[in-house]
Amino acid sequence: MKEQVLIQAEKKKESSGDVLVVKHLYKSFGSNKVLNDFNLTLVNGENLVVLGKSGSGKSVLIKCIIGLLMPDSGVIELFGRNITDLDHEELDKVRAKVGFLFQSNALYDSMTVRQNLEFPLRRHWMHVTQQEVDNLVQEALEDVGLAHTINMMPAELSGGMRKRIALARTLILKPEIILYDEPTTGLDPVTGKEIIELIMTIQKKYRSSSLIISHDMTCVRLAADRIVVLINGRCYAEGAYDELKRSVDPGIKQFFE
Ligand SMILES: Nc1ncnc2c1ncn2[C@@H]1O[C@H](COP(=O)(O)OP(=O)(O)OP(=O)(O)O)[C@@H](O)[C@H]1O
Repeated sequence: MKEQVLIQAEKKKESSGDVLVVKHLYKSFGSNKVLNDFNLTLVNGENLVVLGKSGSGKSVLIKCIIGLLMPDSGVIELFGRNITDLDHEELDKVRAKVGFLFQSNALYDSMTVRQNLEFPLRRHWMHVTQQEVDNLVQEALEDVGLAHTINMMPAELSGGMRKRIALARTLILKPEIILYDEPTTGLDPVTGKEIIELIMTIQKKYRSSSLIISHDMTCVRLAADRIVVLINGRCYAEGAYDELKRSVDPGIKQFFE
């Protein structure tokens, strides 16, 4: 009974509260203090952008969240659970609810689009049938408007198409949080805008939460419900696009000029 109440409380937390909380995060490389008491909260259903100049530590932050880098200290809570307290199995379960879109897309060049999309399904959902795999691949490709590319190789696709396929591969596991590493980098402005619009459409369909790291101000303006400005390893300021745009603080103004 007590367990059931706890499970219900956990579910309520997941559906209404903070899905990701980063507290007092520190990460240095030698004398280079990249994250220096960084804090952030991602609320369920929101699109949060971390805005920072090149080299400010945005990728380091995202790598700490997905476990590719170990922070020196601090807390990272996903769905109310401190990830450093979890054993392997529990961590895998929590991580399965978090999707990551790599800046480089990280598609397998020797695999077709279908095989690229099947890969995470086979790895994480071992009991899924071939029919279910086919349906999920089809749905994910339709979500990104590229169902006709199913048998193509990544090299046959444009940069924007590869980004869409990478997004489809992220979506296929129905993540509750999606982390985007510079989703418009390397794309022309029109294609970049299309990718942002697609991200917004998908977020509405799946009611997921997004953490987007970027320094592309068009991306920030279109995507952000809220912005966290990362300067000197800390959350220097936070607010909506229009609020921050009005700021007279030189540290913030530099992004909007
Ligand atoms: N594995 C590493 N070893 C040593 N230093 C690192 C490592 N990863 C990142 N850094 C350093 O951390 C700092 C922040 O790098 P990071 O890649 O997070 O910047 P960024 O804000 O994502 O930049 P960009 O927008 O150019 O991608 C840089 O000074 C970088 O040299």
